[in-house]
Amino acid sequence: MLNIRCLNKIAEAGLAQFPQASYQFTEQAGAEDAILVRSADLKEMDFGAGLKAIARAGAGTNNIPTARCSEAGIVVFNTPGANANAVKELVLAGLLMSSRPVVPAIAWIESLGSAADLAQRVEQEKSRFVGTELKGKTLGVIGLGAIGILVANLAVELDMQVVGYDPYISVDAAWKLSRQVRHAESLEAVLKTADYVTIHVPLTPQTKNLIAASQLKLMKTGAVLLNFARGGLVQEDAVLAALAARQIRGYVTDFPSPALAGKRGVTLIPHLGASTEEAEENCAVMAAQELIDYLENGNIRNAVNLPDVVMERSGQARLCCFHRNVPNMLAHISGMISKQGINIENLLNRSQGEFAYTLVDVDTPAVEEIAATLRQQPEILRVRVIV
Ligand SMILES: NC(=O)C1=CN([C@@H]2O[C@H](COP(=O)(O)OP(=O)(O)OC[C@H]3O[C@@H](n4cnc5c(N)ncnc54)[C@H](O)[C@@H]3O)[C@@H](O)[C@H]2O)C=CC1
Ligand SMILES: O=C(O)C(=O)COP(=O)(O)O
Repeated sequence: MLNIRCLNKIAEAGLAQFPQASYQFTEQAGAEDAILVRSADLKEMDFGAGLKAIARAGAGTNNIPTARCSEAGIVVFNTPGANANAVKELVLAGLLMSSRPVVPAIAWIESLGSAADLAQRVEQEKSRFVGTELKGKTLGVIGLGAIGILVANLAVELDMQVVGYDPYISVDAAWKLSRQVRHAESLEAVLKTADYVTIHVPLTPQTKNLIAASQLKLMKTGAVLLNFARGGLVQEDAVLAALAARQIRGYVTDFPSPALAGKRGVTLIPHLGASTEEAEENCAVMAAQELIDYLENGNIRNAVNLPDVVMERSGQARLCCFHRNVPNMLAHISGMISKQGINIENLLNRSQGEFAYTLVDVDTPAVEEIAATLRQQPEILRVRVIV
């Protein structure tokens, strides 16, 4: 039996992927083979020696200590794109809420209750809630990954001018982007031209406080900043100062904090970007399938600390080695196997940065001794045998 521990509520469709004959769910810390998680913070968590993988049912992995996981030979997965449409639709709501004051207008109507002169007051006072149109305004999109692309393309459909910035855009992503999205050479260029700026980059040490006082100063007077990516990307004190000085008109964010609560111009949403039935199901199913293929076949799809390594099963046993990306590892692993007179049926090795992963299919199930010897090697972080 393999033990799966869920650290957040995971959609039923995802849990149903695990065959009951070979998997069980546990709440016991330290007993898990794999963890399924959404936004729970694992950074300070101790992991049991049996933990082989963590799957984040979602995009952002800043709640997971990925570097520490790699050192312990734990593969960290996420589910790229699986909730992107849900976030795109909430960004649209954010754009509409910041161009048309529907939220205060609804609050005003509710405050009137069922007053007899309701219809009359509506017509008398609605001019307090006049807005502007999105059509013709410029949207700046920072980060053109799964979400940024959908947002940029949608804004084109809304007849907005769209300017996008992503120095690391993938070829795949570039193909999906509407040709009407203008390409900005720098963050500064986006900030200077946009009426609305929306951020869709991961939170990393490099992107922390991406938008701080000096960036806010470049924004057009009266512009709106939308942050559906992570709170730490925007320096809150600076944004509050820019709002107070009327440099910017609004800050719409999916990441509330005590400092932002109740401040003029701030619209707080309780981290609902991925909270649709469809996105929760997509993420849960994808995360579960990634874990199952890793646990049962050693295959890796959508890990953040290793590249994709997928090989059809052959032979009688598979050795799965998570190791450092240093010279001679492949020769060491294959040498150890051939020294035992064992034939290698198939072998696949890929690396990403400091780490690498090697799958070896052999023609005998008797490989535990080899695995034990490989585990002695300090550059090898985990060896699994799958028969
Ligand atoms: N509010 C919510 O519920 C959700 C929030 N998110 C957040 O949104 C982020 C983005 O999600 P996806 O689009 O799915 O990820 P993604 O990985 O598909 O796209 C991220 C893009 O940001 C780009 N990028 C990285 N550093 C950059 C920089 N300094 N300047 C400009 N571009 C940069 C990358 O090249 C990549 O194209 C996630 O990391 C997560 O933090 C994601 C899903 C739901
Ligand atoms: O996928 C992401 O990065 C998100 O922020 C979604 O978070 P959640 O799964 O709703 O807790």
